[in-house]
Amino acid sequence: MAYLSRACLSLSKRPSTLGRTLYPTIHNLRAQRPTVAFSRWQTTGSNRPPSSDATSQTTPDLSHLNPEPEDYSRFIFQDKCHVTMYAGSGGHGCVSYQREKYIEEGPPNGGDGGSGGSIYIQAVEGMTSLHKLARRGIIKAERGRSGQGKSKGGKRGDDILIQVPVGTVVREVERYDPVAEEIARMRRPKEEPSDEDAIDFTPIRHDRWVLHPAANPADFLTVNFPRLKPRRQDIAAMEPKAPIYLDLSQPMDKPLLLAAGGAGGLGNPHFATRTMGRPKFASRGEGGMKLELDFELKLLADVGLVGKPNAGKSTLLRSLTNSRTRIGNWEFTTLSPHIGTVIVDNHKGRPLVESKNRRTHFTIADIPGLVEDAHLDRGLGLGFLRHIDRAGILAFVLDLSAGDPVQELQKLWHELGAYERLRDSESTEPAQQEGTDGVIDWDPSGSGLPDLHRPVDQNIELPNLSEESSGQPMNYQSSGSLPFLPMPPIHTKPWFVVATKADLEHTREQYQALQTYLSEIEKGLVDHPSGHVDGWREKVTAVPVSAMRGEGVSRIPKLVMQYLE
Ligand SMILES: Nc1nc2c(ncn2[C@@H]2O[C@H](COP(=O)(O)OP(=O)(O)OP(=O)(O)O)[C@@H](O)[C@H]2O)c(=O)[nH]1
Ligand SMILES: [Mg+2]
Repeated sequence: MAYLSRACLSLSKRPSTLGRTLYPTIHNLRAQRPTVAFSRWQTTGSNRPPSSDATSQTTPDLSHLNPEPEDYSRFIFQDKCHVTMYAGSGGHGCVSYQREKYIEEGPPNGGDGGSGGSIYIQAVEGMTSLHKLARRGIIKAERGRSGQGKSKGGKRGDDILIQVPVGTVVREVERYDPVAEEIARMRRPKEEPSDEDAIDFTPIRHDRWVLHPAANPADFLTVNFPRLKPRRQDIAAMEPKAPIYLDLSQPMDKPLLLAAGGAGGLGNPHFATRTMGRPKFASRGEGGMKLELDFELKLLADVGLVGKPNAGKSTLLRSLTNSRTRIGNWEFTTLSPHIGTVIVDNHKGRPLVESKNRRTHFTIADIPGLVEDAHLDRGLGLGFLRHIDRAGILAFVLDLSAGDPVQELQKLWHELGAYERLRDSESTEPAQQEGTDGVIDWDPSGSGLPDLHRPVDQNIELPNLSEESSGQPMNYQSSGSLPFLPMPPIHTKPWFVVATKADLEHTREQYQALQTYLSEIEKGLVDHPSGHVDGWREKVTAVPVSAMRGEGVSRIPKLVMQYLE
């Protein structure tokens, strides 16, 4: 039988001296073991915490740590999606005249159209996947209703609020903005006079104007339409600068506007002049903007488990949390990331793990295993390497029974290093294209919406009508975008090693070699495994565990809490 199991079995009576010297932590932990186990039982409710009395202690049910491969809960997870969004178009203005007894030809009283619904986004806590958004595919905000007679304005279209998990990155792929198009069309220098101009042909803009329902289509030819600049809603000034690139890494207490709905058309009273008291036309509502966006979720866990396939990551997550991830003795059992929460407070005011920052829980992400050349997208590699980006602390899970753990650790660091270089080269791309202020990093501590910009290239002039009606011009020249916040380098993150499967035979030597290597890293005698000089090497340690038996795992929450402080 393996050394660890002997030590553990004999522990309740008298741990062997050899055991203490080789795996001291296991023995210490044995005494404290109920800590984590207790936290788990607290949350399940079905199991009872083991009694502290050693004699009356019943063996806890550990079947969940070595379950049948089919015993797992399916976790619907999607970390990427592409969505097309349409802001609502504005409703049309109305052509109508006052008609009352003794007033045959009253003044115009057509109401304005309602503005189209806008699209907002908000990052919220509690969501873990983008699958609901992905299922929608196309999102359309409601269009505004048209105005009516007796100066009745049309109802505005309903807005759409898209809620995404914290840690979502939003990138614009394409946009079609009818207002910008129209402005560009108006600005375009007049082409060479053609035959049409020679016969003084005025292009009829059916898409800009509506006539009285009783009017003849031929009236389009006779009516002298004024020159009308395209209009936007005032809130459009709060749209983020194009192209949109948002990094929603913190929960937002207020939604952020993505695309404002089109402005409603103007009723015929707006076009009344001294010479034309009863205009026969009103303007149509502006079209809503079309946005194609890519969403990507970067998991925000406090701890990320990094290890080869079959190393025992999922078993470790199960032993620390209530996770029901799939466990199987084959590679790539886990195909999508899972997040588990470790409760370090029993909700009775007595923390199970003392922490200065009064945290009651932290989260652990079980990320699919990394294979060699994962950074070249081998295995499930690249897709999930990016989740490691966001984890504050890295826990390298090494299988002590599978060869040299030192070499294994170096290989994992090599993959992370290669990914980091790839990531850094990619992350500079949007900055090169758009300048470093292309990214908006949400700061919930701010007073409200961040400084947002209108697209520079459009340099849109305000329509006179809108300026007159609202009385205040839109702020196009905002004071500056929020700065681009680069991700912290992976090699500077706190890290530790979980040496798992310590219950198996011939693992003691492996653990010793690993611990020696780590202490050398800590003392600066050897290079940091990432190869960086400034790699994190403050408190590098290896925790020997047998996740399958729940042995030794209680040290991990304490360690993590220290790093989190
Ligand atoms: N003896 C022993 N076996 C373990 C231990 N932890 C995990 N195993 C076994 O190792 C195998 C793989 O465990 P998983 O937890 O599925 O490994 P994984 O790292 O999540 O694997 P992937 O999902 O493929 O990346 C399973 O058969 C587990 O029962 C342990 O502490 N001791
Ligand atoms: Mg797994």
